[in-house]
Amino acid sequence: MTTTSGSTTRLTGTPAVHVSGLVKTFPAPRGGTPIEAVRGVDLHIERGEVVALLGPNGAGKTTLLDMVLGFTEPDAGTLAVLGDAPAEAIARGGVSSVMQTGGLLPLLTVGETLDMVADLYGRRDAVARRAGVASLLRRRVSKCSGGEQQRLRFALALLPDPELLLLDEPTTGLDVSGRRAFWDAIRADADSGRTIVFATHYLAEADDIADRIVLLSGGRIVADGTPARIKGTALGRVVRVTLPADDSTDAALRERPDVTAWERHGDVVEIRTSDSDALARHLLTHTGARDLEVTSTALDDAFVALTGSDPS
Ligand SMILES: Nc1ncnc2c1ncn2[C@@H]1O[C@H](COP(=O)(O)OP(=O)(O)OP(=O)(O)O)[C@@H](O)[C@H]1O
Repeated sequence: MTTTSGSTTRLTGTPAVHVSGLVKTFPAPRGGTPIEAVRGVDLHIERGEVVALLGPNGAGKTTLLDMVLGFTEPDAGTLAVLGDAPAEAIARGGVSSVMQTGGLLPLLTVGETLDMVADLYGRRDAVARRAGVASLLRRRVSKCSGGEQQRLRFALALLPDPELLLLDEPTTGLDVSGRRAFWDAIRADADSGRTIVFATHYLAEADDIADRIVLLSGGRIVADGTPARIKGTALGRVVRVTLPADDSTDAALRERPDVTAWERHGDVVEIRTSDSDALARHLLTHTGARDLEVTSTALDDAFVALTGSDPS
């Protein structure tokens, strides 16, 4: 679905999204405990960032996006989108969204669907190319695959040339090739400088597409950083070196405060550390270590460590 109106005005200097102390609680079904969907979220997204809101089911991703889009009113906290209240940013054509389902008329062709909205903006062909639907213009929407329909929703969202594009789990239900084609189009668009914020519970998508991952769990942000940093924050990195056994060197390494786990296999040592830079420097300058390798923990492991949920 696209939320548009008017022509796009670019305001520079203000962040794409600025959220402080945001809270949203839903009344309990049948009088039970109220559901605290979003519990005091602070989030600052600069223009041009590609941000994944990653989290397990019920983490609060959709509720947060709905508040940014003005669909849901927060109970507490402040929220500015492109420097304005959400409704004003949307009314200026500054914000568009791509939802999982709905918003398409099955009997129209892809071209007719775009024409309905494109008359307002006159950008149909450029947008169709950018979203990867230029070769589908004569195909009926009902004959398009799930992935093609999602790229059409993306094309509709691009028509007003929004500064900020929000996507709520846009590839749910798509097969691997549909997902890949969709994200190729999004990534190419992001490279043109648009701010993109998407919710997902697919770790691989967050890792591949986003410059920054905001990890949500139980309505709170539990980690925020580059994919590499999230992996490092959660479980540290693993430093592997060739280092012939020596009791006093081994003991000194084990006692370092940044070392959280240690395994020796012959001359090769694997050390898990919260500060791989410092440990690597020490190994190379104060011991006879060689063939040093630093590896990140898999994002799956970080996800489990930080949210307590298995990635789906
Ligand atoms: N309109 C509503 N009324 C009552 N509870 C709601 C409503 N919308 C969301 N919730 C609850 O708020 C919590 C957060 O839901 P939300 O949909 O924001 O999570 P999510 O991270 O997007 O999850 P998912 O990945 O399953 O879509 C959940 O416990 C959900 O059941």
